[in-house]
Amino acid sequence: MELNGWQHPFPVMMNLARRRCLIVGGGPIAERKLRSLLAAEAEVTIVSPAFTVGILELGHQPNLIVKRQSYDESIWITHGEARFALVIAATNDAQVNRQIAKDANAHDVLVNIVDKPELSSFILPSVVRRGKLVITVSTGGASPSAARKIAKEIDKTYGDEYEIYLEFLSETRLFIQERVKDKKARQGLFKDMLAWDLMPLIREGKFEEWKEKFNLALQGETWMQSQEQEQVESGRPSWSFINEIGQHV
Ligand SMILES: C[C@@]1(CC(=O)O)C2=NC(=C\c3[nH]c(c(CCC(=O)O)c3CC(=O)O)Cc3[nH]c(c(CC(=O)O)c3CCC(=O)O)/C=C3\N/C(=C\2)[C@@H](CCC(=O)O)[C@]3(C)CC(=O)O)/[C@H]1CCC(=O)O
Ligand SMILES: NC(=O)c1ccc[n+]([C@@H]2O[C@H](COP(=O)([O-])OP(=O)(O)OC[C@H]3O[C@@H](n4cnc5c(N)ncnc54)[C@H](O)[C@@H]3O)[C@@H](O)[C@H]2O)c1
Repeated sequence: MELNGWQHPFPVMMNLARRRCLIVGGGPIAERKLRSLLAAEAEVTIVSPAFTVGILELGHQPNLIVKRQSYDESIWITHGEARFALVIAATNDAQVNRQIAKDANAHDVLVNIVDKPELSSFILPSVVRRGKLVITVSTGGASPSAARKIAKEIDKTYGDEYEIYLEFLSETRLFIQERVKDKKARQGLFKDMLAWDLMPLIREGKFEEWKEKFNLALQGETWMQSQEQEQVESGRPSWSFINEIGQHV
């Protein structure tokens, strides 16, 4: 049996910084969703007659509004000016959750109903983070615990070195984007970079030393001059030497 509307979900990464989001419910599930929204720097309003200790402890955060009340439609009016970017219904009352789904649809706002994926416009995946690297696993609601189990397997495979690696790739990519004007040459370099065998260096603690040398070579004046020379002579830029530096790890 297929879950209604979840045959082909659209995967997306969202920037929710400073976006107003609503969570209804104050139990452990609401707390889990609240923590991930706060980590994403969202502005959160949470509404419930009762809260976990964890939620109350987060209450002092400037980007969190805690409202001790049962859900009612007035919440949409209070925040009528600043529209909710998204809503999460995490109460233990299926009827209330269903009503929230209805109201969110009426206000044209994306909604996650924690006990009814078929009424949800989005669901949350299991997540493995290594700095800029974010790996998400979803089963489209078929088996949340399988999503979690698979994410745990990935968690074991991708160690902390990926955070350092991604940081390096990101910095070097920006450097190349600024200096290498030729699009094809740039794209070739981005591909070449992935073949550099950097992971053992990171694991063995030798990466910082190598990176220093790499950056010096990359920024060196002689290097820039020789490039200009090469460009003048061949009529088109050749940047293969960056790859050579990278390969000689
Ligand atoms: C991934 C994760 C993210 C997160 O919540 O942030 C997440 N559930 C997690 C764990 C988990 N959830 C449940 C168990 C108990 C075992 C079990 O029942 O299997 C465990 C396992 C555990 O806790 O170990 C019970 C459960 N979950 C849902 C229902 C209702 C239903 O299916 O009808 C019920 C039955 C409730 C009941 O009967 O009482 C529904 C949803 N749960 C989803 C996400 C969405 C689909 C994700 C997908 O499949 O892609 C969806 C549709 C909506 C949503 O919540 O967005 C998070 C792992 C976090 C992590 O990685 O640490
Ligand atoms: N999506 C998931 O990952 C997942 C996992 C486990 C359970 N669930 C489902 O999520 C629901 C919530 O789980 P929980 O463990 O946090 O439940 P819980 O019973 O601990 O908490 C429910 C919360 O909802 C609040 N609430 C009840 N009626 C309300 C109303 N009218 N307005 C506002 N708040 C109201 C309660 O005060 C309480 O804080 C459960 O029904 C369960 O079926 C979902």
